[in-house]
Amino acid sequence: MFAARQVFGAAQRRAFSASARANSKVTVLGAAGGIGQPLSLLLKLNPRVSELALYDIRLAPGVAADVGHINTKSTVKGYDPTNAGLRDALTGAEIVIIPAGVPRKPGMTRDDLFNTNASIVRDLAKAAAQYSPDANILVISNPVNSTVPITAEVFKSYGVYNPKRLFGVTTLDVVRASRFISQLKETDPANENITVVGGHSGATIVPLLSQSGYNLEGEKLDAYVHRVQFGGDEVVAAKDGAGSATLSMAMAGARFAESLLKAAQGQKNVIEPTFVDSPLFKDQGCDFFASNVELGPNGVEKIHPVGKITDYEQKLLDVAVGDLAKNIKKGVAWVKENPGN
Ligand SMILES: NC(=O)C1=CN([C@@H]2O[C@H](COP(=O)(O)OP(=O)(O)OC[C@H]3O[C@@H](n4cnc5c(N)ncnc54)[C@H](O)[C@@H]3O)[C@@H](O)[C@H]2O)C=CC1
Ligand SMILES: O=C([O-])CC(=O)C(=O)O
Repeated sequence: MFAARQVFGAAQRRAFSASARANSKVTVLGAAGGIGQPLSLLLKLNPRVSELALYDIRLAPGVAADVGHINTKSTVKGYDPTNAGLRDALTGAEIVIIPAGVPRKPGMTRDDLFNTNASIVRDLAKAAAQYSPDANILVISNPVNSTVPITAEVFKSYGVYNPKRLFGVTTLDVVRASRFISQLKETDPANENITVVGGHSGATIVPLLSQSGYNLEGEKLDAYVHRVQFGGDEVVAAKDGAGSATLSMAMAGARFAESLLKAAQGQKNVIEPTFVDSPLFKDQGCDFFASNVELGPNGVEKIHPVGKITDYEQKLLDVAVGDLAKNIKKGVAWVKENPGN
């Protein structure tokens, strides 16, 4: 369990002995991809997971055979589209994580992925609405600002939409915000917890540094905010055409899944930032918004407000809300015009 010790803290490991009894099937759709593989690995190391269902249009049985040799208790099975594989992968899932879709290349925005990924997410959401309507659905596929509303519309069309169980995974923004401030302040990033609100692309990502008591100013503050907003671009540029963040995203996805499982298994005060159906900016056209959310056995327990912010942060937020409203509207309009078969 060396690796599990690296990934999970002592308190979490103690909780595992009690939680390992729980039956938690986690399904990954897109499990053979750059995110899917390390995410599946991390989920295999998590004793809260009792069953891991790995689905992809290619290579998932191979990934499952490989991950399945790791000596933790959970069972692992790979599924492909033959023989109702998607149905079987989803049936009985408590958590469905969706990293299926294409990643960016240099010069692209996340919105440039819309044309390809919207239909992939729509079709997987249709399957989830039919075979795992009560599961927590975690959308990683970009553009998250639009793929989450698409998923919501699909669930509504099947009459099974539960706003408390649909999550856009924005954890990576908070992971980056913590890491980047720790590099500036020479602190331990594990102790940093920077609130990030809004959405998951460029100017819709709004770090609220002031809430952590930090007081960067001028160019330093601008540079920090820009790095958090465009951290994904750093990785896209460095990978030089071979994709976007996969390993840090796998860590962030595994952290979010772990938080949901902890909350489902009775732990209190589990708070994660996530992009959910939210009342906070509905009056400005944002039916979805990322802020800190308390998780519980029913998914979303309590959506935290944005809280006290500086004038500088308010300006960032105003821009974010405007962009986000457009991204959300685009997803909803597209899926209404393209309901699929
Ligand atoms: N929310 C976030 O913070 C982040 C989101 N992403 C997004 O995650 C997505 C995946 O990225 P990578 O893993 O790097 O891409 P990848 O191309 O390495 O993997 C994607 C996987 O999805 C599979 N796939 C495609 N269509 C499918 C379908 N209909 N059903 C099941 N599987 C299908 C592919 O076969 C492939 O294995 C991208 O859209 C990327 O932009 C990436 C990083 C962070
Ligand atoms: O930048 C991308 O395209 C992938 C992503 O969402 C991120 O790394 O935050």
